[in-house]
Amino acid sequence: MPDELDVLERHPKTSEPGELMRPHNMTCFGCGPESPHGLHLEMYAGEGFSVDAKMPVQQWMEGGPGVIHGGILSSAFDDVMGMTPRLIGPAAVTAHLQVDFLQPIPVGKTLHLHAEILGKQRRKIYVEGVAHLGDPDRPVARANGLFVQIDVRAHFADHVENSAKAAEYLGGKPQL
Ligand SMILES: CCCCCCCCCCCC(=O)SCCNC(=O)CCNC(=O)[C@H](O)C(C)(C)COP(=O)(O)OP(=O)(O)OC[C@H]1O[C@@H](n2cnc3c(N)ncnc32)[C@H](O)[C@@H]1OP(=O)(O)O
Repeated sequence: MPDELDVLERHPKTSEPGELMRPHNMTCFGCGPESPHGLHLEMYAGEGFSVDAKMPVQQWMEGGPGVIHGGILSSAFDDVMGMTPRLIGPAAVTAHLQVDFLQPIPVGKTLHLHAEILGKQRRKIYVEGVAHLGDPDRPVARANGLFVQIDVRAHFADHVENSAKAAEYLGGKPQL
């Protein structure tokens, strides 16, 4: 992370601590309630510049016998960490994501995910993630990511027609 950072301020219209946050997109793999095969993460704004979510580790998420697949864990981090930019302003997309897998994560447990903005420089937002199984002092995974703020309309302009929600987006509702 660079030394010279911008001052962080919560966006006046962002969710209050404890409040459920709006999904990225209704069919987002991570948080979209209408995603047919998604994680269906419900994210809550935390104190400061943080976001929390809980994810029951289900059978279909299995990688090695009885434990979570690393890609599912990475997706969960990506999505929860990718929600933190909403606390300070425009949406951001993942430019870089690094995950440390510290312990096997068993099917049947509930994974607690916490993401927090460490700093921002221009459009770059540096975010860390940590996951545990109920005891915050015993993390089972950690992540670090760089998220870059975008102009949502311009960024998705060439792709929005492929969205499951294309008709709504192209009809101007919801606003991209
Ligand atoms: C309806 C609501 C929807 C809401 C939409 C939100 C959905 C979020 C979903 C969860 C998160 C995801 O999965 S997002 C999906 C996965 N991610 C993506 O598809 C992103 C694909 N990549 C890109 O589109 C692009 O590379 C961008 C936007 C990340 C950056 O391109 P750009 O806009 O041209 O900007 P660029 O000048 O290159 O970079 C800006 C600054 O970031 C730095 N930078 C860029 N990439 C990197 C990198 N990998 N590692 C280090 N640094 C980097 C640059 O050096 C520069 O620093 P400096 O010069 O300022 O120092």
